[in-house]
Amino acid sequence: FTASFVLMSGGPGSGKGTQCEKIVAKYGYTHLSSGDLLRAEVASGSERGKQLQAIMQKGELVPLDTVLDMIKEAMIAKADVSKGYLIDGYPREVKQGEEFEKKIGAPALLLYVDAKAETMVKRLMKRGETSGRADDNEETIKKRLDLYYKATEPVIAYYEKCSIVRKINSELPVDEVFAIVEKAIDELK
Ligand SMILES: Nc1ncnc2c1ncn2[C@H]1C[C@H](O)[C@@H](COP(=O)(O)OP(=O)(O)O)O1
Ligand SMILES: [Mg+2]
Repeated sequence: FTASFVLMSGGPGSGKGTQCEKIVAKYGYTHLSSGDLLRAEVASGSERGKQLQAIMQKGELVPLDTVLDMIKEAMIAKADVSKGYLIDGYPREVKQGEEFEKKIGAPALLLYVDAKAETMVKRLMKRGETSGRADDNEETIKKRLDLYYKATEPVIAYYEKCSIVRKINSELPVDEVFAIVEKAIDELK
């Protein structure tokens, strides 16, 4: 791959998807949301999709190779038009980060979309009213948050060692959050 990779990291409901949409609109990056790829597989009704659904409904993490293969397939499909890749919701644990480096490459930037647990729960409960997502309910939200603090926060520490982490205060209104995001991406050029 010749275009650079930007990782979007942050808790469920922190605002990753919202910021990704704005990045795509301004910078023409290809947005790869591991969650969206997985949900598309579930919607296809395939055997693999059925297994994935059971795991996701419980708020657990899907096996590492499955997600990475899906991301890589999607990246290859866009390789000739992409100005950059925005990888949203992956890696979810340090081991996934190591696999990513091995199979795909080293990311140029990690945007750490940071909001308080309280804020994330509030946003997810609200999103649940209309999202139709099986995991936007109170019980699953709690599990996803626990898993986030336990498994995903160490990923950020792991990338801090190579100084590519930019922490973004996502308590602010969407456009103010995006202004910080823009600065970080513009510095890549
Ligand atoms: N900065 C912000 N201020 C207020 N609401 C926000 C926000 N960023 C996102 N939201 C809303 C939009 C969604 O309904 C919900 C979750 O956002 P999202 O982008 O879907 O999060 P994620 O993809 O990280 O799970 O919160
Ligand atoms: Mg999302």
